[in-house]
Amino acid sequence: MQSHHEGPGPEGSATTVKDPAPVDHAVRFDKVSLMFRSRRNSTPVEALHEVTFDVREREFCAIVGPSGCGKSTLLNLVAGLTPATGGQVTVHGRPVTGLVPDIGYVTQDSNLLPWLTVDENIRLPLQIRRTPAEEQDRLVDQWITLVGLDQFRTSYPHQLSGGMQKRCSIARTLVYDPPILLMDEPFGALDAMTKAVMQGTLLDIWDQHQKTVLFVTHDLSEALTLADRVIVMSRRPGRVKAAEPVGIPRPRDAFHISELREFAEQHRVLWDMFAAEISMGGLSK
Ligand SMILES: Nc1ncnc2c1ncn2[C@@H]1O[C@H](COP(=O)(O)OP(=O)(O)OP(=O)(O)O)[C@@H](O)[C@H]1O
Repeated sequence: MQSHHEGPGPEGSATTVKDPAPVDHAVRFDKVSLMFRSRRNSTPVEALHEVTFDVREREFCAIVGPSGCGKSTLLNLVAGLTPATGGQVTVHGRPVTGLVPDIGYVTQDSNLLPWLTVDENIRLPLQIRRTPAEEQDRLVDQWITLVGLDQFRTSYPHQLSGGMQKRCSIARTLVYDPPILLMDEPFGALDAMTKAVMQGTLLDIWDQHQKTVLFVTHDLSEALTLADRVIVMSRRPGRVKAAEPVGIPRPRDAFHISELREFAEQHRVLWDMFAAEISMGGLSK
C-alpha cells in the first residue's frame, strides 16, 4: 500500500527543475461545464457550470448537492461516458477524451449477472482480463472473504439479500484493483441498518486498499462517515459551493460516528449549506 502524497516536487532544491512535476491529483475538474442538448430545437439544459476541483491520489471524496445539480454527471465525465462541453477533466494527468480504462463504477443497481453465482460474478472481470487461473482463485477468495460472502459463494443473485448483492457488486468492481472508484449512491436503496453495515464494510476496505474514491450521496451523514472531504454542489447548474475537509480521525466506526462532537458540528455546517441551496429552488430538475 502506497503512502498518501500531499505534495509533489523535489525537496529543498532552488535549481531549475527539468522533469515535469509529478501529478499529485488523481482527478482534476478544470472549469468544467456541461450543456445537454437532447434534441434539436429543445431547450438546452446547463447541468454544470465551470466546476473546478481536484481529487488527490487515494482521497475519499464525497459529492453532495440538491437533486439535479449534476452529481452523477460528474462521475460520468470522469469515466468518459459523457464529454464535457467546456473546460477539461483529467485523470492521472491525462485529458479524458473517451472511455477511461480501469475505472471502477458502482451504481445503485447491483448489475450482477443473474445466471452466474457469486464466485462467477466476482471472477468475471478477471476472466475478461485473462488473469491466470491461480491468481483468479486467490483474488476471488480474498474478496469473497472481505465482503463476508464465504457462505454464499455458490448462490445466485436472486438468492441474496439487497445488502449481499451490493457486497458482491463491490467485490466484483474492486477485484481487478482499479485505482479510481466511482460510486453513485451505492447504498441509496438499502434500509438504515444494512446501509450502516455496508458503510462499515466500505470503511474496512478503504483502510486496507486505499483507492481514490468519488462517492455521490444525498445523505450528509454518509458523506461525513466515509469521506476525507465533502464537495458541496450548488443547485443546477452545478458549481462547487464548498469543499469541506472532514476532521474525523480514522479508523472510523460507522455505527457510532454520529455520537462524536466533530460529526455533529460538521453535519450542522453542511446541512446549513445544503438547506440554503434547496431553499433557493434546488429541487427542480
Ligand atoms: N442525457 C441527458 N440529457 C439531457 N439532460 C440530462 C441528461 N443527463 C442528465 N441530464 C440533466 O442534467 C442535470 C443533472 O443530472 P444528474 O443526474 O447529473 O443530477 P444529480 O445531481 O445526479 O441528480 P440526482 O441527485 O437527482 O440523482 C439534470 O437536470 C438532468 O435532468
